[in-house]
Amino acid sequence: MLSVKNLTKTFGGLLAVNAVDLEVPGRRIASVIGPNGAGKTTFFNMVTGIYKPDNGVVTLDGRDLVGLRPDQVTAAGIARTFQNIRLFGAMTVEENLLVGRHPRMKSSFVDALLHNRRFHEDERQARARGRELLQFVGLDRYRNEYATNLPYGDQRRLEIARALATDPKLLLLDEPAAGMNPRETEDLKSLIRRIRDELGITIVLIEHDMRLVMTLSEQITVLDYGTKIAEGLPHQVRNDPRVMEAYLGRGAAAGEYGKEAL
Ligand SMILES: Nc1ncnc2c1ncn2[C@@H]1O[C@H](COP(=O)(O)OP(=O)(O)OP(=O)(O)O)[C@@H](O)[C@H]1O
Repeated sequence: MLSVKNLTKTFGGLLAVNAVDLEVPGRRIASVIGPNGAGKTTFFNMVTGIYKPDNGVVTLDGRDLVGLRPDQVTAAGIARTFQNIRLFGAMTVEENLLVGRHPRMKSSFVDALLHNRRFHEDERQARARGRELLQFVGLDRYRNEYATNLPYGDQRRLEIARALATDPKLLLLDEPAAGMNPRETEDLKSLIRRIRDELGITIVLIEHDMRLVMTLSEQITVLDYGTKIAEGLPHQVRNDPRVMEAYLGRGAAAGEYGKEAL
């Protein structure tokens, strides 16, 4: 489904992502991991049209995505969440979902101004889909609450629901468990599985929580200094000497990513 070849990005003299290949078949849960600064977010930013790659090819179901704007990438079927929560805090939970739905709405600006039948039908459908998604992620009871008033873990779920409102084929999650307590992380894990199992959406996540990565992923790609150093099933990656060195060879990282965690 997602095919990335030779993807490369430099910032000044720094090779942030260096000729990375990645193939993710449909309905798979894949992870991209690596120490801080390894190039993971830059990689996502190129796949989603935020950065233009210096080199390389990105296709989704055979369609070339390089050069498309982020909104065009969304329309092509890729949704994402960000490392830092990017909700509209002063909007309600439902309104945040409607914003997510916007790329799939058919009515034009003029339809909206005129409040004509097409606009009302579009809005009705968007609200109905939003309700379904809020139920799916377990936030329906907060529908009319301001997003900013939700507990942290629920704000993260709302971001995921908003991404799902764009009807993606592929969902990219950038550190979805960051800042979550163990209970919230467990809930997140089952939500991600349900998104794949029940909605049929392919998932690629960037994550530092190794327990989550190792128990959830069916494919793991490891980046270090912008280069892919390993790829495979969790047990293969965990036992790869290059991966251990990338994590454990750096004093400060050893505590956070100790061998037990890997
Ligand atoms: N816009 C930018 N301009 C210059 N350098 C950048 C830019 N974005 C990222 N970098 C650099 O590119 C490298 C890769 O950064 P990136 O954020 O992709 O890493 P990461 O693996 O996502 O790290 P983390 O796990 O800390 O989020 C880093 O050295 C970073 O400083």
